[in-house]
Amino acid sequence: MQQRWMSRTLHCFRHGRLVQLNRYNTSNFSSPRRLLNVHLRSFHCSEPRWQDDSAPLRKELKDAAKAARKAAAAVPPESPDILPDWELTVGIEIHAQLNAARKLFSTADTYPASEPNSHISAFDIALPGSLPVFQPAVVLPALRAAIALQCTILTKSTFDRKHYFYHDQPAGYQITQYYTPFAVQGHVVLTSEDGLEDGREVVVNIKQVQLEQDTARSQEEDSSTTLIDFNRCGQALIEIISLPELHSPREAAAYVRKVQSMLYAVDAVTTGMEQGGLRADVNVSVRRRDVLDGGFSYAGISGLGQRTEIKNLSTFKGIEDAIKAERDRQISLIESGGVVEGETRGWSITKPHETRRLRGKEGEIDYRYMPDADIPPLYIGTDLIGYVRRTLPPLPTDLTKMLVDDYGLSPTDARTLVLLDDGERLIYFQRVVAELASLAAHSVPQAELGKTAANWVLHELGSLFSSDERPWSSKVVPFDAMAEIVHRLREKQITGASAKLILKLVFNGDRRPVSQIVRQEELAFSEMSADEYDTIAREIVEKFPQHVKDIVEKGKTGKLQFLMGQMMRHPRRGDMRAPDVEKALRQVIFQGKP
Ligand SMILES: Nc1ncnc2c1ncn2[C@@H]1O[C@H](COP(=O)(O)OP(=O)(O)OP(=O)(O)O)[C@@H](O)[C@H]1O
Ligand SMILES: [Mg+2]
Ligand SMILES: [Mg+2]
Repeated sequence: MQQRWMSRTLHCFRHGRLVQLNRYNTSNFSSPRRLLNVHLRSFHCSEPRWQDDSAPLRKELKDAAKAARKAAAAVPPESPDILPDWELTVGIEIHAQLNAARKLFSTADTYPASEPNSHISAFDIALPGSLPVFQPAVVLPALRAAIALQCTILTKSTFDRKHYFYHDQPAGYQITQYYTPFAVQGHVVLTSEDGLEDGREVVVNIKQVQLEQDTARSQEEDSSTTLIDFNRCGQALIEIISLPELHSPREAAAYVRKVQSMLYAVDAVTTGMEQGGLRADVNVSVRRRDVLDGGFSYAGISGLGQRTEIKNLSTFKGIEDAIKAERDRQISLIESGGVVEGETRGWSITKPHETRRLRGKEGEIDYRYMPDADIPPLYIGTDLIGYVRRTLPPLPTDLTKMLVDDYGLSPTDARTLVLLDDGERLIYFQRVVAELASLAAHSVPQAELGKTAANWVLHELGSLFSSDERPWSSKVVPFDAMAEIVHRLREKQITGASAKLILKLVFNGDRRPVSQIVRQEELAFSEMSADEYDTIAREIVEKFPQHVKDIVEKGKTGKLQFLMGQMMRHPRRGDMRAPDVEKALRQVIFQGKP
């Protein structure tokens, strides 16, 4: 038989040294364990190069996003969400990394490690003789997820081997639940909370939720080399399989976003799409609206068109764009007399308007599913199910309602607060409100404090983080400092402008207590008289005669903003209110005339 050599060499890191797995002959793959016969050879490499790569990679991602935005801007108008003549159908498989300290079948640590290949046990890399040891710690987050998704929990589930040969899967098979998953028949309801028009509801049924192993992380080094980090290999995932019931790209993305926020809320996961903890495969088919049967069916839903699957999407926008691109590709193919082929396709942020073929039906692998003889069934007691159900943390929908009803927030602000920063912003907000209540001399309705605090936490502080492109951290402006700023503003001890100034100082690392900042920067508010405003306004007007001329003679009223800015730099800025500054300047400039 002619020998076929894999074109790539495999490398992995050990203790800061680059270790190369020799080229191997793919004909050896008939026995998965033969993969382990490869010879390990080490190279000198003073620094783990994976770590070195992190900075350029970030830059590359930024550049890629920039290029994608540019490309997107150059394309003709967006394809609409719903098409009049064609029905789109989407079914989604979501893979989420569970919040568990150990892997699914080994005691290896799952804590994110900066050093590749530092968190692996013999079983994770399929060393001969190693056996799976089920880690019960994965059950709790998995149950919380499935119960939040309204699933029926099966008290007995089993594990199967799904065979395929790829360098991210050292055993040659993935352990997953195929024949009997631990949870079935759930659902998620999308509403206006998820961006649907008011009154519209979409129910997305979930066929099953199954436990399975994650694969290793690989990174292309060059055309012949792939780097592999096995830290992720064997970590516990759940796969959430939806029925093919979504018909809009926007709603498909909203569904994944909602599932992610639910998983976060019940502590089933620690990272979402942003950090690679959640990935989605989207299955797409189309059918002419006047054709009732597209010839395909899935889990009792018939009449569907031929599906293609786009693997590994990791942003919500990516999901929406990839579905649209694939739908439009299938439609033009059918309209030009072609036939959609069952394929696995890929999508990239750099080309958001097209999907590309990875492999066709003929290239589809026969997974040769079989029960894993080394793993006994998983039995989950009804007492445990009941306990998890009773102690489940509130879901985003419940939190939004609480923020609207108890804290006086608008539904939009409430939703934003719930979704931001894995719930950290919400906890911070609640601390600010509690501190504000304790600072108040008399009892103030929580809704009143909540509204003001939300404005400062979401908008004022939020915009400082976003203009600095810094990720959220509750430590940058300690919650008690934030509460004191808002409290002094509410008590009219400082002006809005001073409050913003203090916030900015603290945000930029000023660690003086707020009271000290107020004192030392002379920001304590003592109401200025009209005469005092007038005197300072005259000083400013005299200093900038050209600006005044432009305003009076050329009607350039924009220059008034400049003069206001100048006036508010005066040492008595802490005593000025912006509307009074404008009034005083206008009076001096126009001498009482409008
Ligand atoms: N005709 C179709 N159009 C759109 N989606 C479909 C269609 N048929 C099936 N699907 C969706 O495809 C997904 C199939 O997932 P499932 O895990 O059962 O199989 P798979 O994709 O073959 O397996 P794997 O996990 O190996 O990718 C489901 O989310 C289902 O709703
Ligand atoms: Mg699947
Ligand atoms: Mg699939």
